Amino acid sequence: MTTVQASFSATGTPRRDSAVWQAIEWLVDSGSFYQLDALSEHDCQHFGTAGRKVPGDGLVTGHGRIDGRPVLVYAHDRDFLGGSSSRVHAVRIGKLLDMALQLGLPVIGLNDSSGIRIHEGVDAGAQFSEVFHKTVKASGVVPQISVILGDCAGGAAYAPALTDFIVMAGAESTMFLTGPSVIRSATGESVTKEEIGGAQLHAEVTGLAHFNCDGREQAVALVRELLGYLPQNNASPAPRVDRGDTGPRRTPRLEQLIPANQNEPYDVLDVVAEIADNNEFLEVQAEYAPNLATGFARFGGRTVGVLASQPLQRAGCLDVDSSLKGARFVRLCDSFDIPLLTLLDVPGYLPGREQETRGIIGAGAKLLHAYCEASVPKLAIVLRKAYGGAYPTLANWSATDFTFALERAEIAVMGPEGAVDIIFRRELAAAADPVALREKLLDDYRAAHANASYSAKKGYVDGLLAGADVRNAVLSHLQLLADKVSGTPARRHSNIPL
Ligand SMILES: CC(=O)SCCNC(=O)CCNC(=O)[C@H](O)C(C)(C)COP(=O)(O)OP(=O)(O)OC[C@H]1O[C@@H](n2cnc3c(N)ncnc32)[C@H](O)[C@@H]1OP(=O)(O)O
Repeated sequence: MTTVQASFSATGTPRRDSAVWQAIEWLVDSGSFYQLDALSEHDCQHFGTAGRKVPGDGLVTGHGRIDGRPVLVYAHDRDFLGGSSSRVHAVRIGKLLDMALQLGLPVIGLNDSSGIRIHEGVDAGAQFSEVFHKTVKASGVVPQISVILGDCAGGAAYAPALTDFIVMAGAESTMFLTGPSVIRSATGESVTKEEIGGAQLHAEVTGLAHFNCDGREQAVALVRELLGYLPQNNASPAPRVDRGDTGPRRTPRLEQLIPANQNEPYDVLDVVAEIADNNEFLEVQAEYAPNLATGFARFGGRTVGVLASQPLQRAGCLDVDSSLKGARFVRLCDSFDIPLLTLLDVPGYLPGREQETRGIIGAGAKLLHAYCEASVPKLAIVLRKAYGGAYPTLANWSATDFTFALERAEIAVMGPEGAVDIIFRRELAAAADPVALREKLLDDYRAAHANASYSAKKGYVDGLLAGADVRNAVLSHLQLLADKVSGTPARRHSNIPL
């Protein structure tokens, strides 16, 4: 058996300690890696490259195992021509993607590339268009995970951007389309690579990075953890993981974790941890649009995709960024047959000029469309409140298999304050004591509309739950839905409002 083999420096010297091999060793089970096409080399004659060749041309491809499960891997060697992506790299990555589709295997890219190898010009560029095409063909069939271990530029940033997950290695990694020197020659602008593509930027602002880890080793380790939540392909179930907490368990702590006062913030991640197997939750895009938490938990040993309003951020309102984040996450879970659990504590859409002019209608429609179209089992629980259009967007009642609410939750078409100010505008203006009248009207509105029992009586929610019963309700309804079959009339696909 071939174990991890030596890489070669530009002078052809074997280097077992190179960054690329170190990353592969971190990634796969010890001794499980088989290298493919180890002797491939470029055929470029331009700009002195004819004399600069190394076996493998600065790209390692092969297959290995992660927790015993086979995976396909490619990894750039940053030490040869900046890890730049040559035509033969594209041919070999294309070969891996073909294999992934034939064998139903996840593909993991350890990216550390300064982009299309400029010496080769259009030869490398044209071949990479095939990689993009094949990446899209494999999307939704096998999980594709990109780890960014250094600088990833141009074409080397596009391939990861098409995959399911991007894991960045903190200060050691960047992603941008054109590097600082190209920008300087094109526009005269002077920028640093961190300013245009640092990991923190992509984690927090662009949302491109699903995970921002503390260095290369941690980034690679995260892939092993992430893969544990994912199936090998869209026709296989995600692995069942039993770490001694897969059975029913009461969750009375929820009554303390969720304050009765509608305006008091709390961390919904504590709620997710309380109800999930072994209190574990892997948050995805934690720093981007944190007002909606997304991530993976397990219930009864099975992976579940969780979307949860986060009252600690923007009071848990839905906005443009969180709608897009949620839509993408829903479609990812639906691709890989991962059930969805939505935990709502949402005061509505974030109001204001900034959100309206940024296109909150369209962004919300994307989430609404994605959620309604998803055919996996869908559960929703209103933890404390669900107001306005954000409720049918986050967990559309009609498209959800089961909707529950905690007993003291409020469900209303808009918050009582906004509703009373509109309905009773004239009465309030004319009142001798408008403050007292408003308080009374608020109580009346809450009693009439803003409570979960109204929705339960009308059948809009399937039942009211005590906090202590939330985990058990999730477990038993996911079990009931395990063999859910849902049909859609024949069509090429829906027309998601992109
Ligand atoms: C569609 C496309 O992809 S076009 C390409 C777009 N790519 C870019 O704009 C990025 C261009 N490269 C850069 O900006 C910088 O190389 C960075 C920021 C990625 C890295 O900077 P540094 O760490 O300082 O590395 P440096 O610039 O010295 O590059 C290392 C080596 O890789 C080479 N190299 C860098 N980028 C490329 C490239 N795209 N193609 C071929 N060789 C490259 C450099 O010439 C250098 O070679 P050398 O060892 O012979 O000196």
